[in-house]
Amino acid sequence: MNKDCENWLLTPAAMGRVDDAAARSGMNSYGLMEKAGQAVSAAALRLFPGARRFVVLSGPGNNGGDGYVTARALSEAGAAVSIFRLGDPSRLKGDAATAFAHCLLDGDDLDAYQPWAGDVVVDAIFGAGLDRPVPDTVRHVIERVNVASIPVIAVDLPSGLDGRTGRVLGAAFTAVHTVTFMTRKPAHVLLPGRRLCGSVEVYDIGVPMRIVAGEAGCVRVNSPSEWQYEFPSEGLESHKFSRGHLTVFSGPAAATGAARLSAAAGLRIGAGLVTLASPTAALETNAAQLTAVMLKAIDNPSDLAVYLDDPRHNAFVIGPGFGIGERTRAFALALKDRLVVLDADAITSFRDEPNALFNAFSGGDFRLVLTPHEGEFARLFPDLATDERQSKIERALAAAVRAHAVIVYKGADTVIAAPDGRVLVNDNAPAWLATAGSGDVLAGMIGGLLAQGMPAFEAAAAGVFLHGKAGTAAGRGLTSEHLITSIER
Ligand SMILES: NC(=O)C1=CN([C@@H]2O[C@H](COP(=O)(O)OP(=O)(O)OC[C@H]3O[C@@H](n4cnc5c(N)ncnc54)[C@H](OP(=O)(O)O)[C@@H]3O)[C@@H](O)[C@H]2O)[C@H](O)CC1
Ligand SMILES: [K+]
Repeated sequence: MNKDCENWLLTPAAMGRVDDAAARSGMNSYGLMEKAGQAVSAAALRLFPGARRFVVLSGPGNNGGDGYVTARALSEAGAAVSIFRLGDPSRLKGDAATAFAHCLLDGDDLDAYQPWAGDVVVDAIFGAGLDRPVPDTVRHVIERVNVASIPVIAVDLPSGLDGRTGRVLGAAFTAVHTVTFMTRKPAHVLLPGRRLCGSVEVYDIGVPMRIVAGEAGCVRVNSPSEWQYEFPSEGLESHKFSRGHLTVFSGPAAATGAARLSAAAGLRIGAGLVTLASPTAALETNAAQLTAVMLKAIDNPSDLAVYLDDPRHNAFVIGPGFGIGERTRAFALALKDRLVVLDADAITSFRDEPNALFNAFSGGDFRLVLTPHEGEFARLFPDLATDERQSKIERALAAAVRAHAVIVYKGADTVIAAPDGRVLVNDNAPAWLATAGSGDVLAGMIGGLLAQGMPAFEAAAAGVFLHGKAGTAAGRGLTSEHLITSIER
């Protein structure tokens, strides 16, 4: 993969414009298809040297064209190849027609394909151009291939997958490997698409980087290069006061654990000082279980107002175990001039009046980070959550603009979006990270990074990435306590 664009995510529409621009710039577009097909053939031979037969399923567009090049290349390499086609090949156009003309192998209709043991399918039916549910012929062949457990290598995208949203349009192949070109597309990282792609190989077919960059936009895969430049350094001159002061609000005596997890995570990620702001009635419970984290009694908004008189209290986490209702709203709104992670109960507290929250944080730099999971997102942004046309990326971005906040739209494919249009999709979270208290740890990590002066978008992205990394390091069966001790900066 070309290093310059390894984190970029281009929609199929943007990639279509890249293809057009490449052709206008004088590039031989058939040459691109030839390289694409050669790359797929090489991957097939590398991954399945013992295949008894490669079965290339070729569709009616350029994805099918890639398939004809692949079939020819596999055959030239001495492999046994069969081709099954969707649509009348005499109706192929442009580069796909050229690829078909160069491929001298006979083919049959897609309906005729019956899987044999030892087959490996090369899926070149639909790629970027799929814009509606797959026809029945394709659905049936997908079912037959699944039932027979035939391995599938997908060209660009598993057929049936919507490249922009990662959703399945009717039915889709489950590939063991997907070869895509120049950059990944949203469907390679958003669920369920990511699971259907298998391993993803990004092959550079030679489109000049300036042309790809022209369409790249601000949507990327989350990786340290996206936020490292803002990551707090641990210089010798730094001391606990220069590394900020994070405050986490504890719930009542019966619900203190979540906030302690956030506080411990904030300390572990490097906040200079961490205070747990606790109701008086919960002080004893909290005191019995804290050492490095400080404790402060804050019962009502006037206690909080006094606490906020000290500008060194710069970052806050509110929500984990805090309780839902008027008091929560009053606390959250009182924090409007500070850096705030609003999570869990604090998100739900604004379900009936989200604009009160959004308006409070609307002026100046964005300093609010909202960390909803699917259900919480639907409470704050019901219209966006039910809009089937939009991808998770598009929803997160619309929510960020509306809320004037950084949105961390959680899930196994967490999306981080800023009101200025930047979006990162996270792909390093292991399945076992979805455990009790995991979200509390994440909120504390982001709060701890905010306290240290990291801007909200970078803090959120770094928090999500390092949370996934800690989950991987902690391993299967992790508990949230173990997750915290596995955090590495
Ligand atoms: N730079 C690159 O990334 C390159 C990519 N290449 C490959 O090109 C495809 C995209 O090719 P495109 O022709 O735009 O699209 P597809 O081949 O995926 O599909 C378009 C054809 O499929 C028909 N279609 C779409 N949806 C359905 C459906 N549900 N049922 C039936 N038919 C469908 C569509 O028909 P229309 O009626 O809508 O016109 C088209 O006939 C990309 O994925 C790469 O594999 C290039 O090879 C090199 C550069
Ligand atoms: K495909």
